[in-house]
Amino acid sequence: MTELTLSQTWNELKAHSKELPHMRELFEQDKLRFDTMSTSACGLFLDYSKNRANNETLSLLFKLAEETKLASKIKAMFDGEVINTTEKRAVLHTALRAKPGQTIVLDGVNIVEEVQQTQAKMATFVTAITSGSWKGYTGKSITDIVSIGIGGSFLGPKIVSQALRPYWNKDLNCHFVGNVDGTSITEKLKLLDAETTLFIMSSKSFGTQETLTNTLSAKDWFMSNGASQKDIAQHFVAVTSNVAKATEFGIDADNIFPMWDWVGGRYSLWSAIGLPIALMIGMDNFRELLDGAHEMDKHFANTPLSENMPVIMGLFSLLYGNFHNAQSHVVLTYDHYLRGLPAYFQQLDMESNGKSVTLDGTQVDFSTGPVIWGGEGTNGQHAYHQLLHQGTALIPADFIMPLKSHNPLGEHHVQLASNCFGQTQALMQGRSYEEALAELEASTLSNDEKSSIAKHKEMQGNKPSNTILMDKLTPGTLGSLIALYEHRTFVQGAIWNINSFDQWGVELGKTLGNDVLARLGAEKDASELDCSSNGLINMFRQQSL
Ligand SMILES: O=P(O)(O)OC[C@H]1O[C@H](O)[C@H](O)[C@@H](O)[C@@H]1O
Repeated sequence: MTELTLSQTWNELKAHSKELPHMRELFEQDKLRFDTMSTSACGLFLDYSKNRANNETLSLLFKLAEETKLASKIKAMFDGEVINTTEKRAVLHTALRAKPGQTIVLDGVNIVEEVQQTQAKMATFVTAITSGSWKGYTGKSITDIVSIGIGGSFLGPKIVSQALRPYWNKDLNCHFVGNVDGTSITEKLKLLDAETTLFIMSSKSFGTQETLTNTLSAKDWFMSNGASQKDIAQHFVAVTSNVAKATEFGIDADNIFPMWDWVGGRYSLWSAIGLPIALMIGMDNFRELLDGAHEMDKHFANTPLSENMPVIMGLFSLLYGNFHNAQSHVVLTYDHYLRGLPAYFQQLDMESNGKSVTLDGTQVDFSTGPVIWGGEGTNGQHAYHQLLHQGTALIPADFIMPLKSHNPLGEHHVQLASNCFGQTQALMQGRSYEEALAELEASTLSNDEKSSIAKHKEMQGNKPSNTILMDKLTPGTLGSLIALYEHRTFVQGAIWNINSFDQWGVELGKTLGNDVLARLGAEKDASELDCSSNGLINMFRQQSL
């Protein structure tokens, strides 16, 4: 058994979780629950009162956090200790949003200065593109940005750009290509004019198959539109920590924006990987995004655990996974601009905490990261919410909503809010059999039918949710929100004592994919593989079923 599951606090939490009354009762017992179980930080308000918790639950959770040395682990991350032990790397995405003048020293170098230099290079580039002074090969200004990248080099820029659409430069459009499926880039290129298109190749490693292949196809398309080799410098830039490889690939040295190995891919939108965002919303707004995240960093680093928003959220997620058998967690954004956020948090959390051994290699004897999924409200209410209300799985939910809309249109926003709050209420209180029966009282059904239907209309309730509100969706509040989830993910990984910053499972997929590629091309025989893999490879080679 691990030290964690042997600990007294862990076992107290286990016993305590079984004894807690229904949330309805908790609300009846404590009329001030909303006041005491809510908090604000960095432009965000968190209502965590609709959780399966009372004071004792909270104190046990905070005790667990203390005993597992969460505070010193947080400090170790901010201080640049090598907490990604399997890759021997520091984890310093927080340095990307540090303020000019701050000092964070890594291997004798103040990395904040390097970050600031790169931001200055980004600012110059953004001005050149948006002012129209940067010209394409026929002398026209750039109108379209195509960002090519995958994983962390794709989702962050795409989802943040999508979320901040009200701040877009009206003269620019952006497009994102991730998948190696040729359809993805082909369909994008159909819309574009080579003379006015800029490609940003984003790859930390500069070795990811999808990104290299898509960039080569983009280059072929560009050349087939009448451009020549020397024109590439005006239309292709790269963001990478592997500058040598990018130069070798043919990207002009001046067009390479650096990043560093102490930035994990899924934490990289704050680096030059965020260049598409900066182009679309302008550098001032991009800095506001960084500032929002920086505020959350300060909150996370300096606030006592019991008032610390990412700590509270991380502990609740752990509570449900480890003591209530919840295997998934749903993120529901009540804002159309935030519709992509669940996918972003999915990558962030599942790639970070989808692990089975502790830092010293011991097999865990508890659940680690849950499946993260979700979508935008109200759409989900007419689909998968049914399972949230009446299914057999316990699925804790986060509801996220700005109080003000960027598009105040008639009654739309008040209806949106009523749905959001109504859902959290329904999940919490449910509907008892007696209530369902009473609702059927006036109907013409027989008593037998009434009692039978009431069973179907009964809802247990006691389904937990957090509600996160912000005044308005701005670059600053979005920065805080994303950093909140980054740190929430960290909190869980730290308590479980796992490495939240490597991704060996993904690496295996890449290695085997390359091996299969060689066999699909018949360079290598496939007969030594398992019969299923061999059979599938042969079918693909023969191009027939
Ligand atoms: O930026 P790149 O080096 O091309 O990597 C792109 C992606 O590759 C892998 O899939 C990793 O698991 C991701 O974390 C990373 O973001």
